Order: sequence, then structure tokens, then C-alpha cells
Amino acid sequence: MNVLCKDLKTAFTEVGFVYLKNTGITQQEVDKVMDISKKFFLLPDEVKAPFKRSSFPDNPNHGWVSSETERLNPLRAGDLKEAFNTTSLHPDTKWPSEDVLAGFREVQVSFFLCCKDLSLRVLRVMALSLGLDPEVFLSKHRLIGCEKNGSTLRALYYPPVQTNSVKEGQLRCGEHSDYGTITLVFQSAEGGLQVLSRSGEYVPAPSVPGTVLINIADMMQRWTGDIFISAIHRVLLPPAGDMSTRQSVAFFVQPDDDAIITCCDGSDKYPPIKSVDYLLERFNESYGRK
Ligand SMILES: O=C(O)CCC(=O)C(=O)O
Ligand SMILES: [Fe+2]
Repeated sequence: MNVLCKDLKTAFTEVGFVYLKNTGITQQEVDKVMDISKKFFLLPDEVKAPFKRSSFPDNPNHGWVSSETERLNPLRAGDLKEAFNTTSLHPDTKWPSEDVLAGFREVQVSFFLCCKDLSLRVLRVMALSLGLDPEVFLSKHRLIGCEKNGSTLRALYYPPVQTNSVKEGQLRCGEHSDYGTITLVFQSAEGGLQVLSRSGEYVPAPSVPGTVLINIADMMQRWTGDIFISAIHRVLLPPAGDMSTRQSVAFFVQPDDDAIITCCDGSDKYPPIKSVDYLLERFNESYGRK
């Protein structure tokens, strides 16, 4: 087994997170998507409102999520963050006009495609690292960027925190594990992400320029019969009085909607499940059941 396979397997079986370098995604590309995303978030709410998540009937996850709308830990108050989800690349999907924010659509879509390309390469190495057919994961991720696959590029903005208006227990991003197969994460220089280790302590996962942080998500843990682990992570509030902002960009990789996920080790540890059914259940938890 080559060094990449071996190191990836160690990271994903023991920690659940890994920093990858020389991925082909440059820091300039990351900076570009961060810059244009920040310009979007700084627009007035009434300009962002027409692009709200759940106002796109064909794609319920696409669009803008306002602050405190989502609770990644359902036991806490809403997360102090805003997000923009690019889930639909369909030509008819409505975006902010070029007059309002030139290049927004183009930069989000092009970064989505860079992340897709890297994700597919990583899914191949993951299968090889387990001694499996290199296509075992890839064959269920044929439609990333199409309507029948929910993979999402998500730009996140964490506004300055006014300590006196914070609700009890409120965080920038509550404790959670991701839902899909893998997630690619890019953070602005402030860092702030923390990962729960197997020994039960939160460990900082700082921003390392030029790298991509990749983590295992819950469906992949299930798919591998718990060989790869999906670690809980969070983003705390800044210290009182620190008015700095924070940004990140995450690419959430999901299998094709109709893919049936069966334990790849033949263990039957979990029953087969249809990808889209599993994901809808998880989304309902973080947005509150209707
Ligand atoms: O902002 C970050 O660094 C991570 C956000 C995150 O974990 C998520 O949106 O799932
Ligand atoms: Fe996450």
C-alpha cells in the first residue's frame, strides 16, 4: 500500500480528520471564494432574502441561511453564523444579479467543481486504503452537481459577536458530526474549528494555508461499518469583546439520492439505507421538525 493510502487510513480510522496538501486547489482559489462570499454576506438582509434556502422548490437545500436559523446541535440556541449553500448548478436557478454582486455565481460554481474533482480522487484513495475495489464509493457518487445528488458547497460567515446579546449556551457552530460521506473544509486565518478526540477532549484544527481539511461524515462511518470515524466538531464564540469575524467554506459530499448504502465490509452492521432518506432525516433535526 502506498504512503498516501496508509496515512489516509490511519487518519480516518483514528481521528476522522486529515490535512491534505498538493491537492490542486490553490490558496488563491480559496481566497477568491472567501472574498466574494464575504461581499455577499455583507449585503443588506433584504437583498439576500430572495435567495433564502427553501425558496427554491426544486432544490430545498440551495440558498441563503440567515443567522440563528440553524442549530447543528439541536439542544442549543441557533448558531451565530450565516451560510450560502450552492446545491443546484441548474442553469435556471436564480442568483444575485451581476449588478448586485459581479462574479458571485461564477466563483461559487467553479469552486464547487474544483471540490468535486478533489472529492472523487479522495474517495478512490479511501477505497484503496481499505483494500477494496477503487470504485466502491465512486460508483455511488456519479451525479455530483446534478439534481439527483445533494452535494453542497457552503460558504459560511460568522459575524462579530455582541457578547451582551448572546443567548444561553449559544455558539458559532454547535457540536455535530456531518451527515454525508466526506467534507472538505477551508477556514479563514482565524481558525476556530475544534474536533472531539477519541479520548474526549476538543483539539484545535487551525487554518493551514495551502491545505484542505477533510473529514469523514456519518454516512461514510456507517458505510464502512465504523472503520472510518465521523468526529464531532464545533466552533466556539470568540473571547468576550473580541469583535473579529470568521469565515469558512465547506464542501459536503453526498452519495447520489437513489444510492443504497450497504456496509462495505460485508458486516451487515447497519441495514441498507437509501441515501436521500438518511439525509432528509438529518436535515429535519438541524432545522427543527415541521
Ligand atoms: O466553520 C467551520 O469551520 C466548520 C463548519 C461546520 O462544521 C459545518 O458547517 O458542518
Ligand atoms: Fe461540520
